[in-house]
Amino acid sequence: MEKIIVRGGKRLNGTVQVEGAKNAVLPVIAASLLASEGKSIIRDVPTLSDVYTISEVLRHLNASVTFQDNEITVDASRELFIEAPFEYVRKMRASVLVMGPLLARVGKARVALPGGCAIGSRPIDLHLKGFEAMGAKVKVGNGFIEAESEGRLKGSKIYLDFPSVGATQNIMMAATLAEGMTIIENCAKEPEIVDLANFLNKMGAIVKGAGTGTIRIEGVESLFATEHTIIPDRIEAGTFMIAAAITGGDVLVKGAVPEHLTSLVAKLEEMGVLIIEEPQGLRVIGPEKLKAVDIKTMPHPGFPTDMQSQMMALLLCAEGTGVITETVFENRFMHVEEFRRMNADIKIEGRSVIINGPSELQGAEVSATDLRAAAALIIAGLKADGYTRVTELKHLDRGYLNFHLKLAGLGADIERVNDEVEIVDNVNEYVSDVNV
Ligand SMILES: CC(=O)N[C@H]1[C@@H](OP(=O)(O)OP(=O)(O)OC[C@H]2O[C@@H](n3ccc(=O)[nH]c3=O)[C@H](O)[C@@H]2O)O[C@H](CO)[C@@H](O)[C@@H]1O
Ligand SMILES: C=C(OP(=O)(O)O)C(=O)O
Repeated sequence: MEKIIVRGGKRLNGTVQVEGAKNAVLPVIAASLLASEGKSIIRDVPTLSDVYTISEVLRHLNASVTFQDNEITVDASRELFIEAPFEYVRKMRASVLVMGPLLARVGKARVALPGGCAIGSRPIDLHLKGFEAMGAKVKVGNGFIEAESEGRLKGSKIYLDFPSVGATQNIMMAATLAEGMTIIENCAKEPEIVDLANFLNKMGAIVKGAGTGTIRIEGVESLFATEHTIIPDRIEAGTFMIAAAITGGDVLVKGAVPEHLTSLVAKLEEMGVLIIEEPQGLRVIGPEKLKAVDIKTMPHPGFPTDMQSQMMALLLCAEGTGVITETVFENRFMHVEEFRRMNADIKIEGRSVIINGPSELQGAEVSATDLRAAAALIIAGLKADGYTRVTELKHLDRGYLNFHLKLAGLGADIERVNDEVEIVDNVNEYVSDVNV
């Protein structure tokens, strides 16, 4: 079994470069299906397992996809197939993002129902309501969602009950080729929405208002391939900022965009972390003592749910009581039990977690319950006494490229091994550690 082993106690120091954003590149790759001519070239693509999965989905839909040196080329000019099977959707929920482009271009899409996951039930009713408002007939049965439109979709006014990122993206993509104007109200405002809108506009779409609560899309007859560079990953940047802070380190996070990180920067500053804007990114200097704060996750520009578990790791090491309230996903606290294994003083009360810090964190065997929990456990391990072993790295690999190598580059005592290698290579260390 693969695991990351980290020994706590090292201060991080140096420079780390963030990759292109996973949550921006997935919808952009899906959107490249909308181009009926040419080859789209997408740059700064992180080589993550999710990117391979979405590329496989596109190939399955008859697009040709090549991936080399952080650059993806998509040729979707052939006739497209319409089905995204369960094997892909199961691996990665963002596979449902091909639905909007398929419906717009082919008038039909068949996508396996995603089902629940470790962070919540995650329905896609808002995506489907949007498609229906544009005239599509939607049927759910036998584990699939089928959507079909007679002729072109019709522009419509759509109000989202919640500013869902995925629903905003899917509806936005569907609307680019619809007849007339679509207005999405109470839409998501995340930077990844703006990146997708920029890509669509370069393809010949007319999308206005991305980044605000109302997006207007004027449908056009067809779209063409284009070139695009993905925005830096604000969640990866934020993760390294917290890693620097927890160790009392001094790290320049290259590629961190301050405007994408305002809520995190505000909370870190409240905790006593020094953050300096530099031309290349954000420099983060951790204090001797961190102060506890309260956090409530919210849609952008609120505090991102994707930073919640990493922030929890930091609060474990802060003085005082901090409360984290999760309002975006109903079940994103699976990592709490794992933190307890590391001696955290932490309890769940409804949708909140109460953290009495600072905990004397101890190294332990822990299991990553989702992508961000994986990073959070490793971050806690940077501060814990002794060795922390984190398993279920498939979650980490969905969203972080070379995470342990980047941390090692900053001075962390960390390695990635599989069981056999660990026993053969580190037999003395391993045995002595087990006996502690
Ligand atoms: C690939 C990607 O970009 N993933 C991000 C995206 O996920 P994703 O797009 O799935 O997240 P959403 O914004 O859609 O979901 C937010 C909330 O809305 C609910 N909901 C959503 C759609 C719907 O039709 N009905 C409904 O009830 C969800 O169950 C959840 O409770 O935004 C989330 C919220 O910032 C992030 O945590 C994910 O990292
Ligand atoms: C929850 C996340 O991703 P996804 O929506 O792909 O599961 C995430 O990036 O933290």
